[in-house]
Amino acid sequence: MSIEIANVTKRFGGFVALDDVSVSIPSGQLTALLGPSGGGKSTLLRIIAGLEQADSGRVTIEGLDATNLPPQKRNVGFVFQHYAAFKHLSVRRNVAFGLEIRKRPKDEVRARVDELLALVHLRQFADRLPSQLSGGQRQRMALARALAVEPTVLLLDEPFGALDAKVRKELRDWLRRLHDEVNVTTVFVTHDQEEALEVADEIVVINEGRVEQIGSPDELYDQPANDFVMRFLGPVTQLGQQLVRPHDLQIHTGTADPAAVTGRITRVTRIGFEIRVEVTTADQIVTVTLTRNEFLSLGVQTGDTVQVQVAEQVHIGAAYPQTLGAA
Ligand SMILES: Nc1ncnc2c1ncn2[C@@H]1O[C@H](COP(=O)(O)OP(=O)(O)OP(=O)(O)O)[C@@H](O)[C@H]1O
Repeated sequence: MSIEIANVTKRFGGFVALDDVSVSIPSGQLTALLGPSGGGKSTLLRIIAGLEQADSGRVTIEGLDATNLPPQKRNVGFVFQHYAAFKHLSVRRNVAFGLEIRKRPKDEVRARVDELLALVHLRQFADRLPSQLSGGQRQRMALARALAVEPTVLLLDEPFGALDAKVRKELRDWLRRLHDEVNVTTVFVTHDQEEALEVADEIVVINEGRVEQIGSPDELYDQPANDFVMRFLGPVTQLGQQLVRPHDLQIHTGTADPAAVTGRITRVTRIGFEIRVEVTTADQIVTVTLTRNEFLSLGVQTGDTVQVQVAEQVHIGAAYPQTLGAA
């Protein structure tokens, strides 16, 4: 294990931001800290970085007890959402900064910076000022700068949070590829479940200062530990007492069978490749998502009576009180 967080508690005044959190983060992997706003993700990342001190508990980085070490002794690289670059220094000098203050030989600095600029695809912008870069390019520069000093651990706090959706998506793919090339243990904070599912090897779900579940994207999606994780990781709907994913439901027009619930199609919405079908049963509105072909082959339309049931072999959440419109 690369980072061991053991029984960490952090209070701000009377508010408990982290409540006895224990997490083991494996070496060489990309781990996401995922959860809703205010859940404690950034606080945990800042405690790993040494920017914040835990009230109790321990932090070990690569076998070294880092609990009381200042940030500069932890050998971590850090990138924030709004990266503060040196405005008057070129991209090259910004990336070189950490190496220069460590008084590394000039040739070595130049070679290393060239290598890093190539890695983050910014070679042609080496002599620009940070203000002459796009937001996405600036975050890539920030990553190159954090990587320059060869940290044992790279910590990223919503690194693409301030960028528009398209650039965010590009950078997410790019981060995954970069990580596969350099393999440095990386922990990144995100509140975006899609980002975590797409990029991370492992996800730590944090809510209200506690760890809800730790696992691979598949484990979390297919075997959520509780309803919170199930709801947070993707769309859900209720069928009777069951909490299910809309794409795990099937519709048919045959005779009623005991496993199915009868309802009437009250709305059909096309969302890109998918068709979202809203079925109103005696006491609920159930959402079913189908592919366009599945929907067309059913030959149904709004107003038709259909049967809804759970497809075989899917995870089902715990019982919930039935409420009309809880879809
Ligand atoms: N320096 C501070 N002083 C007082 N309260 C703080 C401080 N830092 C964080 N908090 C509180 O601790 C809680 C956890 O904050 P944290 O930033 O860790 O959440 P988060 O999960 O990263 O949320 P977000 O996604 O919004 O950044 C929040 O309720 C926040 O208001």
